[in-house]
Amino acid sequence: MKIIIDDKIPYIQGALESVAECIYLPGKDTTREVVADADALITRTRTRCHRDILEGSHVKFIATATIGFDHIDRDFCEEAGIGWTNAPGCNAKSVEQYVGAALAHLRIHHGFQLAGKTLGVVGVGNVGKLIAKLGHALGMKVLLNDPPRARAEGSANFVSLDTIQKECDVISLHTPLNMDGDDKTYHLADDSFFSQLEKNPVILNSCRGEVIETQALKSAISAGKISHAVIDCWENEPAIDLELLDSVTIATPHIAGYSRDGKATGTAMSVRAISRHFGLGLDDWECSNVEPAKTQSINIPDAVEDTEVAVCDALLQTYPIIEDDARLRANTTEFEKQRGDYPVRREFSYYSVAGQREAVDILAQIGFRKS
Ligand SMILES: NC(=O)c1ccc[n+]([C@@H]2O[C@H](COP(=O)([O-])OP(=O)(O)OC[C@H]3O[C@@H](n4cnc5c(N)ncnc54)[C@H](O)[C@@H]3O)[C@@H](O)[C@H]2O)c1
Ligand SMILES: O=C(O)[C@H](O)[C@H](O)COP(=O)(O)O
Repeated sequence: MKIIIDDKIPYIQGALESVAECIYLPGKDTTREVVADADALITRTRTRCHRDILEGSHVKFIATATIGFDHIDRDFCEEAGIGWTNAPGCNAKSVEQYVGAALAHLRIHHGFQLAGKTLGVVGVGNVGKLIAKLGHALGMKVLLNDPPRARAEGSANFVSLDTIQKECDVISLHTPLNMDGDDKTYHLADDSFFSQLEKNPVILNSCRGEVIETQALKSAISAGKISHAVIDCWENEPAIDLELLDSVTIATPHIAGYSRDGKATGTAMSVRAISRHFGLGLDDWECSNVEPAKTQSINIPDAVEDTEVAVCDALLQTYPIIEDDARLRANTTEFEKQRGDYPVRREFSYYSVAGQREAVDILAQIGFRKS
């Protein structure tokens, strides 16, 4: 059998060679000609798995080593009998670290107090649940908006988008990109959304760029409707809107999920899925070549005056988010290159904390180790 594999998926080389011919290619080069005689694809978001490349091919299964699957035309796959899977939750902790670092940056460099503020989480799945936990740990009041879950589970734990717009000081978006239907999220944040914000909130988008209408966000920023925007996901990546980039507080090149741990999990989930689908005997495959990482120790002095600042300092020690922002602003044409060459980032569980008890307890709630 033949498998086409995106060459930017780390740790996968050697995994499937004993059972298949493996061809490694840049996502954008996965063309109709290339996939014609392939049996399976292992992709990232940069391969549009649509009719134009898949129709008439041998492809029977697609595994994307990502959480998002909006690059896969699911209707066409069903019509053509092509199975597919994503890697649910693989990099959710990485996104939690991203949002934590963004909030910590706003606290330390822009004086944006966190405890007591209201955080709205829109989309409460694998990522959104962790963001809610993070908000609680930081002493925020947390409101959840997730209409599909509210319908399935009852509305008691959820609020309307209207309530989010009225009551939140921070709104973090974690929905899939749904182009249509009852739960459409395409341009969920449009002029009407921004016009109804009452508390000049911080807006974070680390889900999909198209969930926010770019022009509407730019207008909302210039009208002072929002206090800070933190944007990881953009419309029309990699050709992002440079006016928007200039007006946001933190700008990053779609790397919220790019921890080494998240990448390794996505890779392993994809290999196992291909194995299960074709019966290849690799159902328990693990990445064996992830860079070894020693637990890093963070010490918080007992005499620390402001616990919130100490917690935020610790969050930024695990991930100095502004370095990603600076790199993108310095070279906006390298959006994809910066993603491809992304530096090693490890999640909270690689950090142990000791010292001032309250800060240590807060950090332990979000996955730091207590030492
Ligand atoms: N920036 C990154 O690097 C990065 C990394 C990981 C995930 N993501 C993206 O983040 C998003 C969330 O990922 P996840 O793993 O939590 O997905 P998930 O499927 O686990 O959760 C999504 C949640 O959104 C809810 N939802 C659907 N439509 C909604 C609507 N109209 N309004 C409110 N909620 C709605 C769903 O019911 C679900 O609970 C996805 O778009 C994913 O592609 C981005
Ligand atoms: O959906 C996801 O998992 C994330 O958006 C992920 O970071 C996308 O990464 P890519 O496939 O573009 O490398």
